[in-house]
Amino acid sequence: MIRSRAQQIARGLCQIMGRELLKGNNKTIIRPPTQTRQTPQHPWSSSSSVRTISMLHWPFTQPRDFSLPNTSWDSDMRQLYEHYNSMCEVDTEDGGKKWGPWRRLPSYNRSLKYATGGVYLSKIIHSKARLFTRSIKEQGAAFEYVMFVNKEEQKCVCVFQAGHLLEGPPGMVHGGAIATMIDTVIGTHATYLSGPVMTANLNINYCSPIPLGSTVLLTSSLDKEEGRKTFLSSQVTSTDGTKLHTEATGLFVSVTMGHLVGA
Ligand SMILES: CCCCCCCCCCCCCCCC(=O)SCCNC(=O)CCNC(=O)[C@H](O)C(C)(C)COP(=O)(O)OP(=O)(O)OC[C@H]1O[C@@H](n2cnc3c(N)ncnc32)[C@H](O)[C@@H]1OP(=O)(O)O
Repeated sequence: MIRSRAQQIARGLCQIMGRELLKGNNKTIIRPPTQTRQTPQHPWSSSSSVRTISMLHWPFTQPRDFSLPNTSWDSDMRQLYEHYNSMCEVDTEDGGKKWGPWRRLPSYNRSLKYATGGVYLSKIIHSKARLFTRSIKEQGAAFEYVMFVNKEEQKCVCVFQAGHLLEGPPGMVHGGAIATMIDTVIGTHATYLSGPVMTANLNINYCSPIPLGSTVLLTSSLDKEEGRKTFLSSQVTSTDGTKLHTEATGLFVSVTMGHLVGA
């Protein structure tokens, strides 16, 4: 069967975000007892029939989920990861597990295998393309982060540890790196809520510097949806929430797959 590029892209996007995540499907899924939280999983791997589909069409050989703990994570990062991860599954009365209110979003270093960028992207660039925030191989050197979404509350949180390669002013995080993380978090949240989107507008107020190497909390909340437009706001705070570092608002416009990849 010949599939259009847009169909191929749609398939890939589902694999990145997870079909259940894209549809916002809140069905309860019981995980097999052997599955541990820290084992890298495809977004669909909680369901065996879906796992088969996912593995058949997974576009990369061995995708690494970058949003799982590694040795570079400091204690704040680990504690917050555990806090939100523990709310991703809850005990059932019969001793099993089911989904809780939060979902951890997996994160890979490529967005879509089929995103060729239309006529502009050569095969060489295509083969080397990597998601900006996941492009530095050294663990802990740049963007260490994990995102969780809560469908009911229409919220997304990101635990972010800023590595030494993100320096702006001496000892502090570069404003562009902070903007990148905000765009990533609210962009991912907008995608979760509305499907494929692009950032149309991003407004940022830098309130207090973020010390290099520290861990901070980014939150994203839905403000409103108007037709193709999704408005969100974000705050970057210290992990205990007492210090406001940055606040931002963003507008994301829904686009077709063809617009996203220049097809
Ligand atoms: C993302 C999917 C990834 C999937 C994989 C997931 C895994 C990985 C996750 C990584 C997550 C990273 C997330 C990063 C996300 C980027 O950083 S995207 C890159 C940066 N953004 C861009 O390059 C966008 C460039 N701009 C454009 O392509 C086009 O201008 C847009 C934004 C698509 C809009 O164009 P359009 O579709 O022709 O729509 P248009 O009719 O102009 O506007 C629609 C409406 O929006 C309004 N609007 C448009 N622009 C503006 C503006 N700047 N200000 C105010 N209003 C505006 C219009 O007035 C109009 O309003 P109404 O008249 O309907 O009331």
